[in-house]
Amino acid sequence: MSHDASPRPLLAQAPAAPLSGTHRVPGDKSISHRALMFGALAIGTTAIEGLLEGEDVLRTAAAMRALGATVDQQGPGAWRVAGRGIGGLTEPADVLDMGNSGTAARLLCGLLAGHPIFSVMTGDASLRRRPMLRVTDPLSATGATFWTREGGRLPLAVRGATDPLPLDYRLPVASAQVKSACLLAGLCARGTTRVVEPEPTRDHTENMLRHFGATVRVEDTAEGRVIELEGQPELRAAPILVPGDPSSAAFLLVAALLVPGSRVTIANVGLNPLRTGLFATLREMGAELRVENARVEGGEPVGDLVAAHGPLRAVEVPPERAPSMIDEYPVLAVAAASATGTTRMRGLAELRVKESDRLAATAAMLAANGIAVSIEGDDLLVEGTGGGIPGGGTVATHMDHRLAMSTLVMGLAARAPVAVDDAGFIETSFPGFADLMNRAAGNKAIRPA
Ligand SMILES: O=C(O)C1=C[C@@H](OP(=O)(O)O)[C@@H](O)[C@H](O)C1
Ligand SMILES: C=C(OP(=O)(O)O)C(=O)O
Repeated sequence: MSHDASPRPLLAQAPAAPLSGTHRVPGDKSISHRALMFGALAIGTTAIEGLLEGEDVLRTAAAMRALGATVDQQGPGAWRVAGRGIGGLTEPADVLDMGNSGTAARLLCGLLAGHPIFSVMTGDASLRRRPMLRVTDPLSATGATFWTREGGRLPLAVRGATDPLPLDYRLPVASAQVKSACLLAGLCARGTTRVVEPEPTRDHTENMLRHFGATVRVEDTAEGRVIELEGQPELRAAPILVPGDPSSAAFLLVAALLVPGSRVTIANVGLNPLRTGLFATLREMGAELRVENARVEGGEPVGDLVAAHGPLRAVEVPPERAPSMIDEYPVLAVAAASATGTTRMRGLAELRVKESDRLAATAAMLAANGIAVSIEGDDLLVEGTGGGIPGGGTVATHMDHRLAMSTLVMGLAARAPVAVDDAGFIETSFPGFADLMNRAAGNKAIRPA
């Protein structure tokens, strides 16, 4: 849904039958954005299979077109990008609207910093609230000039550097978006770009850079993970196979764990170890969850997830695990609500700057449905019932797709139906979410409110 569409309330209730069957979730959002961007920078035509056709990724496709790349859909999930080469993007004739997508906006800042062109970028009301100084500050050291609205918010304007300098930057927060923005700018700079991250974050950018022929070195040191990129490589078009998004699989997975009698298989899920913190946490909670057919496809580990209903117990989730499950806390909180004992999720400051303040919104989602919850500093504490979730609440989703989907998963496991005020933003990352859940449940457990 774009930000001016009317709200779409939905309601979820306990399904008449357990969840079952084998299902596939849409392509990985992080990899899809990057595939389009790298395709646009490469020489030749990049063929992408399994691209996520969610609104966030379609914003990136539109931006790459506006910057001069040729981007075509050949069939469902099958896309072709004819690139312009490093430094070859051309000035866009109009404002670049990145919709609801932080990843699209921040990675694009990196690309634009490295090209001597003028651009203006905006987004929807959610994205216009999110902090951009975390990318514009370090990227300014390339020689690019950024102008932002008060507080470093969108809309922003940027004049990219004519002869960009390589960055040497230590990330103040663990953020794959900031890391990737620096590396994308570094592609256009002469010399070595160096980024140090305090905790390792998803490494799809590094993997894809190598896949397209760039030289990237990664080393774990006492100061953190050091990533070095040799600037101005010739990126050569390379085929991309996008795996199913583990962050989307999380919703069906948690629903299967919570709805009695359920057993589902989610085929072809990306299992990059920097994305699988939720799966490790659920196993610690006692979940029956295993991987079948583990394999490597398109340079990323992939497998089929098999999950079955069973009792869960509370755990403490350490802060250093946050980067590997940063988008999964709302749905983990739903699992924690039905576990035995109090789950403490530590170090969640970054959740405050997502599509919504996800820390506050997750607490409100649970509280509206009869679960005792509290926030202590940057920690979220959820008092599990050890049995069912009362439900019966209506949850404000604040333009946040993950809040909407987590709420609907809770409704499937609750005693009374649970509603969301607006499910439209689910289209940003998981088109067909309600249909897929209803197929797994064999009935209309999720329907318009
Ligand atoms: O690089 C990426 O593709 C992403 C990085 C994460 O954001 P941060 O870099 O802000 O942690 C994550 O929340 C987002 O959904 C996707
Ligand atoms: C935080 C998310 O995405 P983005 O930052 O790209 O808006 C998300 O998908 O949960």
